[in-house]
Amino acid sequence: MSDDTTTLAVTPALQDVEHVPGAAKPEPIIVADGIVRRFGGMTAVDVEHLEVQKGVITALIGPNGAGKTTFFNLLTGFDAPNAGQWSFEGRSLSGKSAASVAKSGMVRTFQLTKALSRLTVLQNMLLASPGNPGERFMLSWLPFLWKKHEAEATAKAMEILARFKLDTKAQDYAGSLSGGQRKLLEMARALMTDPKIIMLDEPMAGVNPALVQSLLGHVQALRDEGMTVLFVEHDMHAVRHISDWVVVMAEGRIVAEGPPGTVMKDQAVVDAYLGAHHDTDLGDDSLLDPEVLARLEAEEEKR
Ligand SMILES: Nc1ncnc2c1ncn2[C@@H]1O[C@H](COP(=O)(O)OP(=O)(O)OP(=O)(O)O)[C@@H](O)[C@H]1O
Repeated sequence: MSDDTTTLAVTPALQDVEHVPGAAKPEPIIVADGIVRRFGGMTAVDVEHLEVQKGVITALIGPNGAGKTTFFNLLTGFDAPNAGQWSFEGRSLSGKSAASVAKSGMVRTFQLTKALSRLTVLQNMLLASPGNPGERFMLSWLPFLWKKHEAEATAKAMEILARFKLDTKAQDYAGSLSGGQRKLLEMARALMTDPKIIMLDEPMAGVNPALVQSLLGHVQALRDEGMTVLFVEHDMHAVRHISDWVVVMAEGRIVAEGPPGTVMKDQAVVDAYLGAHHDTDLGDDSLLDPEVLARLEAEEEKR
């Protein structure tokens, strides 16, 4: 992958968007206004305005404690704000439960994967399937309906698992997967609901470098199929290489927005990171150099 294409090219949909916090986008899928979340006297999130463009990969970055996960929790109904409104595809999601947010097509993964380790990989997938008997009580009383549903859901689960090269592990306990494979399973589970937007909370955290490239490829493939991706990530290599747009949070606010090549040189971003993140590498892409990756992959295979 050439550095020029990843750092300088701006995806056409975002070509004319201003590089300022709260910038208007041509086709926003999420629009958030005045979102405030306080914990006691501390304001964790204070987002004046944010638009997330449909069909692109947006990274949400910022130092530890900037409010990224809290903001994800608010947007997806896992937490409630003290103030603010937001909409998804033009429909208000304010006050909606996490389940109804997911039903509307907005699905998220978590920093710590939620895979149930004593269930098999396939069972984990089936649990994420909309309309599983846990969700639809009647199904569990009508065996023929449940059988039909199960067969369809299993076929779908196996197709998604194959995409992530996890199909051969379908009958293994999720607890036996490596950290990286669990992240893939988490993404696979999210796809069981046919989402319109997938929100990934630190998808690369704890992932072996050899699997990072594969994960990045999967995220890009989802975008290329028309899905919108919003992800929180500390791994700046990943952010630079796959994001079409980067939003920077610090102390609950959005302090910068723009394409990765521009935003990571922005003084507000550098300052935000230097405040809390002296050791953050904002630029070295050597990890994703094809030769380095090939070597890492070979080492991984030997293990
Ligand atoms: N349930 C809670 N109760 C009290 N304080 C909280 C709670 N959740 C988050 N916070 C605080 O809100 C602030 C924002 O936290 P949050 O986890 O959203 O940041 P973050 O940007 O996701 O950080 P990281 O990158 O480390 O995951 C932090 O100061 C955190 O301690």
